[in-house]
Amino acid sequence: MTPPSSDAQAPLVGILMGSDSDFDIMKEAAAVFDEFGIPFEISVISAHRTPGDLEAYASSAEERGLKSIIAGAGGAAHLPGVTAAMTPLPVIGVPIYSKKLSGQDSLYAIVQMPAGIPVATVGIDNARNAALLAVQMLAIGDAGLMEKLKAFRLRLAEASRQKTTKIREKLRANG
Ligand SMILES: Nc1c(C(=O)O)ncn1[C@@H]1O[C@H](COP(=O)(O)O)[C@@H](O)[C@H]1O
Repeated sequence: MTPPSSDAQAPLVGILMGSDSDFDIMKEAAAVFDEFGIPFEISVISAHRTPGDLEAYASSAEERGLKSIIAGAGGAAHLPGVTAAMTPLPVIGVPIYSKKLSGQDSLYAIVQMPAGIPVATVGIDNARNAALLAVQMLAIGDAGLMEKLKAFRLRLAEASRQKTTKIREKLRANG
């Protein structure tokens, strides 16, 4: 059985994905944690292909100091739900786009959890939002991180306002 793969000392968040084919999407979550200076670990573990590894990972996550887990999977996306079943930590699921059913299979598999074992579910392929939600959870108990989040929101708002300026300029340029 493969032990959990840590790439940071004392990681606070775990990023899981069902296969390396999910990496192009899930690396967006890693980018957010880098942006906010949050230590994380990232692993490929599958509820279907490596169920024993998932049990070892999820059942030890809390005592290893993780505060939440982000799990991305496509198709019969059981990874987030099974992870949530084996840890009391909050689990955020990322439905990965699948060609056959356009990611709707992934979304429905993740979002429709039975009462008692929730998985917070973001939009299809929206690993960035999953990570931002994890940052918001961490910020509840970390004043410095909360300030970073507020500054991030201010930058986001400013970028949005700039869009008004841009479309008005475009209109003027088009006569
Ligand atoms: N949904 C799951 C699980 C799981 O839920 O345990 N394990 C792998 N997968 C998904 O299978 C898709 C295709 O995987 P491959 O590219 O390896 O064939 C991926 O999107 C992965 O998340």
